[in-house]
Amino acid sequence: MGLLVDGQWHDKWYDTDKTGGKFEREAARFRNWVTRDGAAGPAGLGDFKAESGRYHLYVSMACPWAHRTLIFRKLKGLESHVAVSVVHPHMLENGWEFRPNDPLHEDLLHGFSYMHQVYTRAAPGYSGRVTVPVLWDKEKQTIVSNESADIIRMFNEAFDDLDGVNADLDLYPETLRAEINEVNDRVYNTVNNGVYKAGFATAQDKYSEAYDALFETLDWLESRLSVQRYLLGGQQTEADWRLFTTLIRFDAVYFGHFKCNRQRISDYPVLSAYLRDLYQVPGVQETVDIEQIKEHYYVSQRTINPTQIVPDGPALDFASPHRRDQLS
Ligand SMILES: N[C@@H](CCC(=O)N[C@@H](CS)C(=O)NCC(=O)O)C(=O)O
Repeated sequence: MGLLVDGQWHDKWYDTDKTGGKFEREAARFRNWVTRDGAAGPAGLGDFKAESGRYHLYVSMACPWAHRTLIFRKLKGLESHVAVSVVHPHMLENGWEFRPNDPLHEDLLHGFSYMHQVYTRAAPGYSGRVTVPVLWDKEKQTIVSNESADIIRMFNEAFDDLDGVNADLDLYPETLRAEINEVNDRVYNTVNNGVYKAGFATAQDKYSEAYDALFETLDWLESRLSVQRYLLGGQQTEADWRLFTTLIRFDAVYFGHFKCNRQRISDYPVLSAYLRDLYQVPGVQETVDIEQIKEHYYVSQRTINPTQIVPDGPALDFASPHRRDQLS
């Protein structure tokens, strides 16, 4: 775990001293957008046109933010257009790493050993954290974006003109945008990032604040989803997939490792059925790797788990019937 300072790698854990023990996530730095015609998107530079084979995605199977991008790539049918390299689940002194002789964890594009080399290839004097996901442009030899929230929106529409892409699926429909953003906001602050705020807090009160806000939102979601199949009603949207990647990790990791232990997702009848419903969407299961998820958190985060022992449990069942199709 570390970061780049003027292009040099430094091994350093998150600094919570300046914030009284509170974990604050750093904002992503590369914020350009791939668009259908190469016109500039909502931020950054233009000239990133959606083209088959031009972009490469770097992910970790463990990371909930990267997981969103893998789900969108799958659901939108982008697999033949955007290739993927997967980092090794252990993120230690050198940050995210590749294992050159391990076909599942190789840098298929550059052959690098470390993810930080991808960042310095794009920006030699880069300072900041080296995070996944990263969307790389082979033509311009740079990072388009390292912000998952933006990458999923690009995947949702920019590639729609290419062969075999599922252009009919719109997970961010115009008419629902305001409400999606509102739900995302709460879910991001108290659930997606909320579990990290609890897990990475170094002061009791900061942990408890995050814990209370997290379970208040989970209770709210349990009630909201008891009368409708998805967060926005009868239609699946990006809000569901953004929530999904945290829920799927919850019982295996966040409950114990991050001390989010008032109850498990499997103790919530509605949320657990909702989670199974999403998990059973064709293609999604292939994006979920519980073993890599557990390996990553329990081995990499040594300030929380110094023994690096990975728990054998819990038993998880995402395949049993969900009966959510009876809802609107
Ligand atoms: N805003 C980013 C956050 C990504 C992020 O924090 N990824 C984590 C992995 S789960 C990471 O790479 N952390 C490395 C670090 O913070 O040094 C996004 O959503 O894309």
